[in-house]
Amino acid sequence: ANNRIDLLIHNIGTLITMQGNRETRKGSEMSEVAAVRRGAVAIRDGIIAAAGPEDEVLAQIGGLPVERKHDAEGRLVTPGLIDPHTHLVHGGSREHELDLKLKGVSYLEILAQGGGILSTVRSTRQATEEELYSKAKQSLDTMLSLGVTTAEAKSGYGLTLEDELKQLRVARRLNQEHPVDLVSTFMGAHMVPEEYKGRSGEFVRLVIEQMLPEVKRQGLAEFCDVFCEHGVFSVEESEQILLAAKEMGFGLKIHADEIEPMGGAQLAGKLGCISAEHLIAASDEGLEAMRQAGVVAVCLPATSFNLRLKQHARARRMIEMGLAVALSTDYNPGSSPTESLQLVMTLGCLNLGMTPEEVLTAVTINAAHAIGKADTVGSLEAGKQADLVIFKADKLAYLPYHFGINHVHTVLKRGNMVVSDGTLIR
Ligand SMILES: O=C(O)CC1=NCN=C1
Ligand SMILES: [Zn+2]
Repeated sequence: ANNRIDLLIHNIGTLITMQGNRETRKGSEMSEVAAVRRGAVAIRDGIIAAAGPEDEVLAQIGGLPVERKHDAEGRLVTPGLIDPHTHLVHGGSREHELDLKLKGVSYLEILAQGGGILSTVRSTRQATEEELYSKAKQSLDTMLSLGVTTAEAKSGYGLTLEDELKQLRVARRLNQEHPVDLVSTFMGAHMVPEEYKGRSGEFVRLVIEQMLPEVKRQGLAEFCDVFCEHGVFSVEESEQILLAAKEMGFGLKIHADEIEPMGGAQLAGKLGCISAEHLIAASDEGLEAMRQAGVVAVCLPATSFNLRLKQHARARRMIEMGLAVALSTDYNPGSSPTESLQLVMTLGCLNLGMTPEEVLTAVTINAAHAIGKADTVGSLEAGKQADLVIFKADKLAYLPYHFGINHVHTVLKRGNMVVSDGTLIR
């Protein structure tokens, strides 16, 4: 009913609303975070009724009765953080690869030896749906305690129809049962499995003719993603798969130019992908093709940090060119075993050269656009979900500056307090 306010968050020292254009924040727009001193947020039925300067919010809600008030004690409040690229559902872990890495064995060499993704495929195939669920739930709890209220989760460790469906069912169940909203991406084209070694054409046909139609029929994923990389799927194979997915109504994503400049970024522009991921080796013409098509550039600085790469994604160049940049953990057991989007914010500043404002834009409104959810989350404004974080800080710059700890004080998800004073409320 419109005749009351359920919750009023007041005495917010700095309220970052991220209000403004409904489109992605491109280029210099990424610095416009619409910060407000002494702010307030009025919430009704899990939806924001008003957000902005406290006196304006109070004027907007007028004499409506306020059920509960929460004093933010002068702290910093931002939209709930959004992690637009994770391989959340998987079995096993790959700490044994740390020794190889320290001996100088590269990511692609480990993969070529049947390790890497393929070892996670073995663990995921062996794991029961229940085991996958409880492992992924733990990670989702960690993400929520770190301020993440919406995330994307890819399949891609099953590589058989049944095991891919198993992963996607786990993500769907988590989306239903866990406070964090999850968006699913089918990524059957993550790697050619051992049983199809040397027969990638046949595996591509399996993905197109068997997996995609069944995932669509069961409504188990909104997006389709492909690992376009040297020794994985070629640009031609990636195009074949993504075109088929597009015809079936999937949104498109592509792991592009992570290690070798394959032209994945150009393909992302050509196909009109909603986002392209990694982009460390992407060329200027690839980035320009993306810019023209409005493809969100998702940079993964924890991955290039963990792979000890000399190059990181050229986020400064992307912003200068006028692209919309998002950031993500790329959480997965091999190339980026971390759930910490706050650490990614620090690496966005220190390794990608982004400012704190650009980084916050990249993990809120631009991340929301990268998963097609910018109409419901990613900023604090009337009509959007009341997903917000109260941080133990009073300035935005403090978050990426002071790294390696969790700055979260309180998290609201759809107006419900799910983290209070740094503790997850079960
Ligand atoms: O290594 C993994 O398990 C995940 C990954 N896919 C593409 N790059 C990294
Ligand atoms: Zn990835």
